[in-house]
Amino acid sequence: MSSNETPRGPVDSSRVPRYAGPATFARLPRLDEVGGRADVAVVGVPFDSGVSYRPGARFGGNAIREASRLLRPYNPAQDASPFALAQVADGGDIAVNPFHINEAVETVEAAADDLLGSGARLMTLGGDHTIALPLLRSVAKKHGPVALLHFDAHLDTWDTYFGAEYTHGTPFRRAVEEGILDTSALSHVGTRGPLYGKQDLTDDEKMGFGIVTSADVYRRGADEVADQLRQRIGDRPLYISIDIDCLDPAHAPGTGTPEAGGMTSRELLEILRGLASCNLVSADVVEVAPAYDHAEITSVAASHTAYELTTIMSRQIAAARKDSEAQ
Ligand SMILES: N=C(N)NCCCC(=O)O
Ligand SMILES: [Zn+2]
Ligand SMILES: [Zn+2]
Repeated sequence: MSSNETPRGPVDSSRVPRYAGPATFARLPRLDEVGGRADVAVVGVPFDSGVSYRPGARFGGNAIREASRLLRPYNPAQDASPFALAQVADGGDIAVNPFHINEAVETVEAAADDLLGSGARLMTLGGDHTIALPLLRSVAKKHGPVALLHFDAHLDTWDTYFGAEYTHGTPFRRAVEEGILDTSALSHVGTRGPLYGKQDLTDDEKMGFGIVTSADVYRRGADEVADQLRQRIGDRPLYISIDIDCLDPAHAPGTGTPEAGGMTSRELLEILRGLASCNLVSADVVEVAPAYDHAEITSVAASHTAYELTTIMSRQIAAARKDSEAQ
C-alpha cells in the first residue's frame, strides 16, 4: 500500500452480521482482494505432523479466524485502529504436505519468502510449533539474526524426538544452530512444568535464552516483565512466537501439550501491549487444537493475541510511513 491509499478494512459488522459469510481473520479482505499486497499478511499454516502428543493444531488457523469474527476495529488498549493504519489482509493458508515434515518446512519457508519479499510483515496462525523454524529462517534472510520472544510452557530447545530434528519441541535449538537468532536477546516467557532433566535448562541457557517462568509473571506482574523484556530487546528486529499453551489450561484448554500453572490471557495481552515500542518484524500464534477446546476459549484468546500483535505492527508501519513522508 502506498501512503496515499486508504487501507481496505474489515466487513462492517453493523451491516453484515458478523457470523455471516466465510471467515477471514477479523473479517479483513483476502490478500487477492487488495491486489496481493499488504503491510501485514495474516496466513494460516495447517500443519501438525510435528507434534509429540495430541494432534489437531492443523485446524488452529481456521478456528482462530472463526473466533476473530468478534474483533472490533478500534483497539483501546493501544489507542489504535490497526486496520486503518496499515493494510492488513488474510493471505489464506500455506498448503503444506502432512506426510513429509522436511518438505513442509521447505514449503513454509518458500511461502514466507514470497510474502516477506512483497513487503509484508507476517502474522502466522499455526499449526504446531515446528513452523516457527522455517518462518525464522525466512525472517532472518530479510533482517539478519533476530531477537526472539518465545511465549510457551515449553522450552522447545530439545534436540530430537524419535530421531526427528524438525518437531514442535525442537525449533529453537535448530534456529540457534543455524545462527538465525540474535543470541544476545532470546527469552522464553511462561515456562513451567516437568522437564526430562536439569540438563534441559543448562543446554537452554548455553544457547543464550533467558527464562521468565509463569510464576515470575504472577509474582512480578505484567508491566515489570514487559519492561525487562523491552530493555533486553532494545531496537533489534524482533520476532514473537506465541505457543498458546503459555496460557493456563483454564485459559487455553484447546492445545496439544497442556501444562498446569500457566499465565492468564490477561497477563499475556498486557505483556504484549507493554512491548508496543519494539521493532516487531513478524509473529506467530501456534498450537491451537480446537478439538480440545470448549466454547472457543482457546481460539478467542488466540484471536485477541493475534489482534494485539497486528496492532503493534500496524502502528509501527504507520509511524515509519509518517517519518519518511516528513523527510
Ligand atoms: N511445543 C509444544 N507445544 N510442546 C512441546 C512439547 C514437547 C514434548 O513432548 O516434550
Ligand atoms: Zn508449548
Ligand atoms: Zn511450543
